[in-house]
Amino acid sequence: MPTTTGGLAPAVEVRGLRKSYGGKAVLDGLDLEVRRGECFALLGPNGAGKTTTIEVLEGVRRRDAGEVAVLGEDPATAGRAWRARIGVVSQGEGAGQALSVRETLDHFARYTSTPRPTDELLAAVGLKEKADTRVGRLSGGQRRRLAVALGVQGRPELVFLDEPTTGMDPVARRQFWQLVRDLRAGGTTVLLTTHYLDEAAELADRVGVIAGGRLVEVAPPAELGAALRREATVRWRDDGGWRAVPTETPAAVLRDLLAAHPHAEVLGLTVTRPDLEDVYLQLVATPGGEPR
Ligand SMILES: Nc1ncnc2c1ncn2[C@@H]1O[C@H](COP(=O)(O)OP(=O)(O)OP(=O)(O)O)[C@@H](O)[C@H]1O
Repeated sequence: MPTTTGGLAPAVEVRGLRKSYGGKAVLDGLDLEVRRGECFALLGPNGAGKTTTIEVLEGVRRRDAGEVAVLGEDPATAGRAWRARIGVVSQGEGAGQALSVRETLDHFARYTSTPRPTDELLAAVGLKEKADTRVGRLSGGQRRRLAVALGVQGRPELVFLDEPTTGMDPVARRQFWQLVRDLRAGGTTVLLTTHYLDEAAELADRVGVIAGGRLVEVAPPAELGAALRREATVRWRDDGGWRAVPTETPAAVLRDLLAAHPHAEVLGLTVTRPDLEDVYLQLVATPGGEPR
């Protein structure tokens, strides 16, 4: 596949990816590019095909059609050397139940040429106090933390994080965010899926929204849905009711409004613009108003 930039090829290049289950198309010509060193967040409703996409990129799911290059190789045919360059944190639980957290990390370290030290990993994911606890006794959120530790143990160039913070408490989520920032600062490319828009806004350089089997928009979080964000709404109380005026020129609306009330306070006056969640909901909505 041709590289699009003069320097390093993108970490991930996908063109026209198709995948159906039982004759039903889940991915219907998806294009995606993840640049080296960026954190890219994939958003989309339940069943949109985020996990399917990630699994194709990891080389654990076959695609029906399309061109895919991950770190310059086709994951469907890439070998062990390629696999050692990627890190995977999937939605499943993975690790066995009988070993302790430390034993689990030490065990998997043997399969890695230059593993991050176990104590460093335990600290990074906030599991120091649980180091000697059996995996079977961990809470759901603690298991997610262990999965994250295992995913980054081999110092991958590219890490896939499929809904990494599902089930984590707010403190653990923030710890995890710091871990992702540290990975990125160290040059690791991160591709994550999430249903938390604050997480995408916090971590991602760019966000992509999957809906209807394709990527419907890609942009930095603050610019997602730029056209949708242009329209502001001016609201105020009037004769006991609420008035709401959608407008692309709120200052002009305010000037007229204040001119009409030169001496009185305008009650309940606000000017709002759609936030990331409003924009996301519009991007994934079908004409009928249901998520597609
Ligand atoms: N092995 C499979 N066999 C049949 N259908 C499948 C299989 N795996 C996934 N699907 C279907 O494909 C669609 C996309 O699933 P996928 O897990 O990729 O979505 P997702 O965007 O990750 O969803 P979520 O946000 O709920 O995790 C869903 O409708 C799912 O039921």
